Amino acid sequence: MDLSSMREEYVNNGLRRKDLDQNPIKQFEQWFEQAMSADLIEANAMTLATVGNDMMPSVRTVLLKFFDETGFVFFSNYESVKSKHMEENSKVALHFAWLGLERQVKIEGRAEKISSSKSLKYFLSRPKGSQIGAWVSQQSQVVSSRSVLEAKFNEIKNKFVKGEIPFPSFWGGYIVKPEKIEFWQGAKHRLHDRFQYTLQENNSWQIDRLAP
Ligand SMILES: Cc1cc2nc3c(=O)[nH]c(=O)nc-3n(C[C@H](O)[C@H](O)[C@H](O)COP(=O)(O)O)c2cc1C
Repeated sequence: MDLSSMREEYVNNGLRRKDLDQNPIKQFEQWFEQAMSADLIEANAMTLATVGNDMMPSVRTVLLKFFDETGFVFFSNYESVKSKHMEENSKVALHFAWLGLERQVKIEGRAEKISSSKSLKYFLSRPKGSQIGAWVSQQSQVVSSRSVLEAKFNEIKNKFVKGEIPFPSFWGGYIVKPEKIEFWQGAKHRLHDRFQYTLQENNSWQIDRLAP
């Protein structure tokens, strides 16, 4: 299939240095709120890139559940491929493609597990079906059929028909502590605007405009 004629002209007004917040988390918050107001589908969906000892990059979508000055939090199975990678190499990248707004945000940093008490708090806030789902799925392992998963789901559901689903020790959150955050805004003639925030040793952020 030849896709060479597929192209979008970016029509938004671009991004100027004077409009940026000095704090990238505040800048992210502004853009995140705009992504939600624009009704983008799953604005909190982000691509997580990891590289394990085999040096082969791997990407997948995860959902951002919290963010603040300390970092960006998502939840997963601690025995999955991504988790193995992050144990071997804590350096990761996150990527948001908010294409309806002609924007992307790229974050590089280090991932670490959050405390089990914080993970538990979030686990308890999830619908029961999702709590059971965490138990059922040995994420990233080969499974012989869907019916195996469904049988296990029903087994756990029946076991805990009364009372709470226990918190699985192999499930929880990661926080990505950012070291670089780039905001990309599409502009005319492919002269897009890119601003990269880089964390300095004194914890301030240096802001550089990058060529598109
Ligand atoms: C929209 C969307 C949201 C997802 N959210 C999560 C998530 O928050 N946590 C998670 O572990 N997997 C999530 N997944 C599944 C992952 O993309 C991936 O398939 C799974 O985590 C296994 O990845 P791994 O084998 O690289 O560890 C999501 C997938 C999609 C498409």
